[in-house]
This record gives sequence, C-alpha cells and structure tokens, in this order.
Amino acid sequence: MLKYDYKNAVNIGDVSLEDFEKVDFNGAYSNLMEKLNKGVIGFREIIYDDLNKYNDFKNEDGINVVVVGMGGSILGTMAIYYGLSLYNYNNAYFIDNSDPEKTLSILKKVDLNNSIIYIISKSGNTLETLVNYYLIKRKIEKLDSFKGDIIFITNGGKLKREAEKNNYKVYSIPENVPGRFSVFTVVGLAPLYSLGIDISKILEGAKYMDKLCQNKNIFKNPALLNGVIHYLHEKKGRSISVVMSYIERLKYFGEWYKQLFGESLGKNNNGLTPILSIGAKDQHSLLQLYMDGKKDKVITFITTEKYDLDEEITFEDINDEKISCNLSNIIKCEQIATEMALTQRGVPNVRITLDEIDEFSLGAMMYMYEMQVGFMGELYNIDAYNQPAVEEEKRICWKLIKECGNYGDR
Ligand SMILES: O=P(O)(O)OC[C@H]1O[C@H](O)[C@H](O)[C@@H](O)[C@@H]1O
Repeated sequence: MLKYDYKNAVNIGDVSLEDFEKVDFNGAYSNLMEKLNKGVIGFREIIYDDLNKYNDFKNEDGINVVVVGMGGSILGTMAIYYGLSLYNYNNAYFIDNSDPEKTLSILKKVDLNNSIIYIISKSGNTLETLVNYYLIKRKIEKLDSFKGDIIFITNGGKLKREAEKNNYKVYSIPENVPGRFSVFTVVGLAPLYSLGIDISKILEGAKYMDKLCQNKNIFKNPALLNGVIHYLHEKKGRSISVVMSYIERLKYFGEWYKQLFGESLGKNNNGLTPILSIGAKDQHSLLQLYMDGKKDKVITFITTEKYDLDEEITFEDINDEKISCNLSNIIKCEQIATEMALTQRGVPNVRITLDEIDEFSLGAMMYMYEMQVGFMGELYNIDAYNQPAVEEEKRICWKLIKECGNYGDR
C-alpha cells in the first residue's frame, strides 16, 4: 500500500484549497482517460497484459543478467532492481552510458558465457546502446563458442537489423508506450523476470494504483492530487520538484523519476526541474538551501513504515544521556524533523509512505508518477510523450563522431 499526505503543501506557500477551483483538473482527468481508453497512449493498458509471455525468458539461479540500454530502456529496470536489492547485486550488470571506464570494467569482470544479455532500445538507433552492443559483440567473437543468450528488445533501426542479420531473438515494445513509460512492458519486466523478481507483484501494485487513479474525487486520487499541487506551486514560482527519499536504495528510482518528470514536462518554456535527494544525508548538504535558499521548491518525502534490516541501538547523546531505540526510529525522526522544519519555514512538502519496500509498493509508486505526469501534461496542455529537443544534440553528435578521428584528438 501507499499513503499520500499533502497537508503541508496546501495553505503553505500561498497555495490554498480555493486555488484548486481555478484548475481544470476534471478536464485533465477526462483528456488523459480518453487517451488511455482509446489506446492513443498505452502505459495503462499494458499493466493488464497476460504475463504468460514471460515464460519464454530465462530465470536461472547463478546466471548473470546484463542489460544494455539508455533512458527509458533501462532506468525503470534499475529503479526496481536496486530498489528491491538489499545492497547485494551479485549477478546484475547495467551498461547505461558511454563512459569507457564503466562499460569496460563491467565487460572485464562479467562472464558473457554465463549471461543473458538484453540489448534494449525502442528506436534501435541510440548511439550508446549501439556502441555498447558492438563492444559485447566483439568480446563474444573472441570466445571459442558463445554459450550465453542475447535478446534484443527493439522496434527497429540499426539494432533490429543487427538482430535479424545475426538471428538473435527480438521482442518488440508497444509503439503507443513512450520509452520513459515502458518499465511495465517487456523492456523492464523481461530483465527483471530473469533477475528473479516477482513481476506479477509489480503489476499488482500498478493495478492497485490504477484503481485509485480512476477516482474523479481529486482528494482520493493521489496522482491527480500530486499533479495539481505541483502545478499550482509551479505557477507560483516553485518549479523545482525535490524528491527526498529516506530509503537510500531508491536512488535509481530517482534517476527514473528525473527522466519521467524532466523529459515529459520540459517543453515550450514550461517544465519542473526534478531533483533527487537522499535522506537523512542530504540534510547535511542541501537542507540549508531547501530551508533558506530561494523559495522555488516543492519537497516530496518518500519513506517507509518498515525497513527490511533494522536493529536496536543504545548510545549516549551529546549530553551523555543514554538513548535506546531502533535505527529505523532515528531515520524516521530525522524525516519528520526535516518535514516540520521545512513546514515552519513555509516550504511546501508532501509525503509518500510505503508500507514496505517490495515489488507491490514500487509498482504502485512508479505507476502513480506515470499517471501524475500524464495528468500534468494535460494541465500544461503539452505532449508529455515525445522529446523532440533531444534530437538536435544527436544530429550534431553523429556528425562529430563521423569526424571523430580529428575531433577525438581536440
Ligand atoms: O529506447 P531508445 O530508443 O534507445 O531511447 C533511449 C532514450 O533516448 C532518447 O534520446 C530519449 O531521450 C529517451 O526518451 C529514451 O528513453
């Protein structure tokens, strides 16, 4: 389950309940539902897909899973995998950048003969994914015989042609699901299945949240409510959306959230800037800014009722007095203290509380943010599902790469 608390974001920072009346959230609700019900945008229908197709994929103990992708083709998978792992990532490798040190250090240590390798790219033309694929291809060609598995998840472009030329298995992604909304498709669920994660429980969480998101009563619809709250505060100049997770293993959830929020809403001089903070440690690095800097932020706390690892501690405080409590009490007190201090300073903040950190709650929270971004796209009257501006850099880069013999030496 997931609880959403918004009391510190209304009647704070000059946003009142009366302001809600000025926002056509009913229109946003119907426009988004029309797009989803007609299948124009498909990120809702796919959570009701039949999961039998995943029996095709391997899920064997001890086998490595190597995922190669960028952005929406890998961040959701990392968000869920690292969100569920308790800091022991023995057989999962994510190649998600063009940093030679990162990719080559992974390829130096992973035994590709004992690996399922997912090459994931919706367009099939993403430079980093292409180059990382060629690095793996070259490594495989040096082996006497390749006993691993290569699976392509792509809809076209160079990578699809490569897969067909080499007779690799190819799976497609529903065209009406934009990349950054595709974690609940084969893009995320296939590698997560191979990593032994209960993908049906992830979808149960998404479906639980979908029911809440059908509610026309905004105060019972966390995605719509959080969307309208961020919209209203952005209209008052608070365009930075800080997500401060008091669960450090949600760090990659933050990376996924950054792309979903930033790339979907950053259009036509609009947009909110997503920032991920980790509590309690960012109280010692960014809280001064959040408390006393520009009043241009809305803070979202993410916390949990239950930490999977916890222990009692007895220690002496700074006045040499004995304190006995659980470690989880300490971080929970820090989160509440930060929330209270920010509220007293008039910094609007909301809180998402997970029952526990499991497939269900991550599925629910990620689906909530997909729906929230959908609603906000309607509120801003923008296309939340494309990313035309990123193409400009790609055109320049491909041109430079062609000359890279010279450019590389500059
Ligand atoms: O899945 P791909 O086609 O490889 O795209 C990977 C990523 O790169 C693109 O440049 C877009 O900015 C992202 O929205 C997308 O998720």
